[in-house]
Amino acid sequence: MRGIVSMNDMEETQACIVCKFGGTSMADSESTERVAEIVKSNPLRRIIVVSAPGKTENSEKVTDLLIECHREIEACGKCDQTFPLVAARFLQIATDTKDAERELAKIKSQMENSGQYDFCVSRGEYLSAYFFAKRLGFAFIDAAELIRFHRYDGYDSKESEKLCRAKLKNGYAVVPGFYGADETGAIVTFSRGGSDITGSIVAGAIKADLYENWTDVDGILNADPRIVENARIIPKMTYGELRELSYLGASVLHTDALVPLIKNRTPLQVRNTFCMSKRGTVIYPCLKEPEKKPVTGIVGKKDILVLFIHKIGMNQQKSIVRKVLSVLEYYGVSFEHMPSSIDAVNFLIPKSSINDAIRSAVLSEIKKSIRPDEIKFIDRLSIVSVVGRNMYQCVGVAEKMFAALAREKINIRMIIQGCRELNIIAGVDEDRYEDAIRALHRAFLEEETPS
Ligand SMILES: Nc1ncnc2c1ncn2[C@@H]1O[C@H](COP(=O)(O)OP(=O)(O)O)[C@@H](O)[C@H]1O
Ligand SMILES: N[C@@H](CC(=O)OP(=O)(O)O)C(=O)O
Repeated sequence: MRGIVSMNDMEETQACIVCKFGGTSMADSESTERVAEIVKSNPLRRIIVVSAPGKTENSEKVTDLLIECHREIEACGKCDQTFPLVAARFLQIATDTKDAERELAKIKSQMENSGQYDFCVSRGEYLSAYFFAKRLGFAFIDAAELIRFHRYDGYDSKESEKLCRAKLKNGYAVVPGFYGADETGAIVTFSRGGSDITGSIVAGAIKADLYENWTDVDGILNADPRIVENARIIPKMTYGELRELSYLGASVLHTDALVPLIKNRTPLQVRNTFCMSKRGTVIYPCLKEPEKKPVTGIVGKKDILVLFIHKIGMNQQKSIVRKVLSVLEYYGVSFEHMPSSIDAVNFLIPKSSINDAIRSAVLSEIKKSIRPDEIKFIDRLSIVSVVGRNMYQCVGVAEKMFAALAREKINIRMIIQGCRELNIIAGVDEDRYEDAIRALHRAFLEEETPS
């Protein structure tokens, strides 16, 4: 029986749980021991995906150290300065020092011989899984044998799922997150935070009954705790909601990790490695419930750049938007939202994805291409959003949102409603961003009873 979340039910049905433990959980020998206890406390936890050790008080994330190693190798062919810092992290974690020294020396020389960026930065996950498999007495299965990329086409879901099913159907295994290999055997990594993606690919492929994503917070909070003091854990939500929340800043889980889970209808539970008694947040493909709260969480993003284009009669000239999009595509600029009116269109672009040179190239190419009446970049905008699966059937959400912002004298510079009616987004001045998040949290979520 699939799709159940009660632990007791799952034990009776002999279901399989795929667990992913992030860098915060794998950071040192003490937390790794805690992770081992979690795994062993439930025999259904069969497939364990791990990240490289994360940041500690005295050290950077191992992945960042490995990036530095690669820089050193490029400069002088060796990584004698930085690799000892990596080795020290793993020597503290590994249970068999002699074996660890051998393995670390081997990896260092492979890194120096290969010099390939993805190979070097992925070795944190490789070593983390290798040592953790030994600690648990589970098999170590290299992600290069499971996750397939194509040199030019990127990730290959069909082939990866086939490999995962063939190699992980039975037994107990630890798998490194974050990377796979292409058809030539060369290592390819996902983007940063990508171990979440490995975990969800594996869970989806083997039709796991549950994907547990273990981290250092009690679950997904209904607002950023750095802005809202009394942000609370959301006990359950749908994938649609999580996608909106994580895309706009609740960055507990990599956004790309959701696709394989949605496709395979695998439930996900976000839990705290350091507080096992908490049930965290459970995310379901869909939820049927009597209670219809319109808003689940408040999120937002700073540093949004708006490309504003105005041209009288734009709505009647069919090729205008296509021409603008081809300029953006040519310069590799991706946008997140595109609100439009009869004579104007805005493209909301994350500031980090565009530099000054590209900004001016984009402006001059669009001017040449469509001869707008006005075109400019607007800086210092941020977006805030209310997200909720039930808002499409509740009256008054927009009114409450705008009233809450008006009460704080926050000027709304733009309004966007997502097509699936899962969210309403308002553009506000960057210096009012935190005030806006707090105002919306107060209006929609503060009367909630604690979970
Ligand atoms: N809405 C939110 N709810 C919970 N955590 C959040 C939220 N937004 C951001 N975070 C941050 O996400 C972090 C967990 O993700 P990450 O650092 O990738 O962990 P890991 O190393 O376990 O993969 C938390 O420590 C927390 O600071
Ligand atoms: N270690 C990689 C991949 C990863 O997923 O890490 P974490 O689970 O600690 O976010 C990174 O730092 O990006």
